[in-house]
Amino acid sequence: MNQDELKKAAALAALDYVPDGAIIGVGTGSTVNHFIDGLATIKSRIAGAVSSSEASSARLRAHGIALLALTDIDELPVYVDGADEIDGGFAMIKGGGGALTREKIVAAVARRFVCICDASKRVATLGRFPLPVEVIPMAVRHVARELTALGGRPQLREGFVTDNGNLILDVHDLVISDPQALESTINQITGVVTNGLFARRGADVLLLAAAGGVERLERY
Ligand SMILES: O=C(CO)[C@H](O)[C@H](O)COP(=O)(O)O
Repeated sequence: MNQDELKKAAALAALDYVPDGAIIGVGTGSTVNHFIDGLATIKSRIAGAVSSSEASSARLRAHGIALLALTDIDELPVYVDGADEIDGGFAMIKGGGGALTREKIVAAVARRFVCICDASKRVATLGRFPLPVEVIPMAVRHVARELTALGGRPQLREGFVTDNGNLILDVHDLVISDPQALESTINQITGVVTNGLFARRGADVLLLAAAGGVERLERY
């Protein structure tokens, strides 16, 4: 199986975690696109979806899946999303697609975070994938200096604007020995909207696809 086939296998396994009649939180990315396509096959038994990006909203809409606003909802039973890296404690780096802020907001409202990945995303220590940080445009040089002081090498994602009208700094070479602490530290830099460490609210279930099948792992 190639990587895209593995992503699809993980994504379709997540359909087992969709309760009847529920509103589902939906992430962003190529793995989630397979999940949305799968969700379309069972759309008659869900109430709709809350989306984390304009791209996922467009795909949900194209399938005729009802879109609901998070402002109208107090709780979601499940949020399904991919990751760029996930460690043994189910902390993740996300935001390769630049949707990290809305992803973190929708995930915060969900009782259960189901992470769908191909096996290449599993790592012992986070940080080989550059950490995305969403930044208010006027603060970009200030935030870049602060990230450099933390030991990182920030690079502006050229030609990219987030759904919120902000910029992304991709930060290379960070040593992420304590993901929760670093998540908080970076979020405290003035001008940062949020960063792609999902450690304080990590995944609850990991569906990890490899050649031998999809492994279903639950956080202790
Ligand atoms: O965080 C994300 C988007 O902001 C994605 O979940 C992450 O980048 C993984 O993407 P893909 O499923 O395409 O490998």
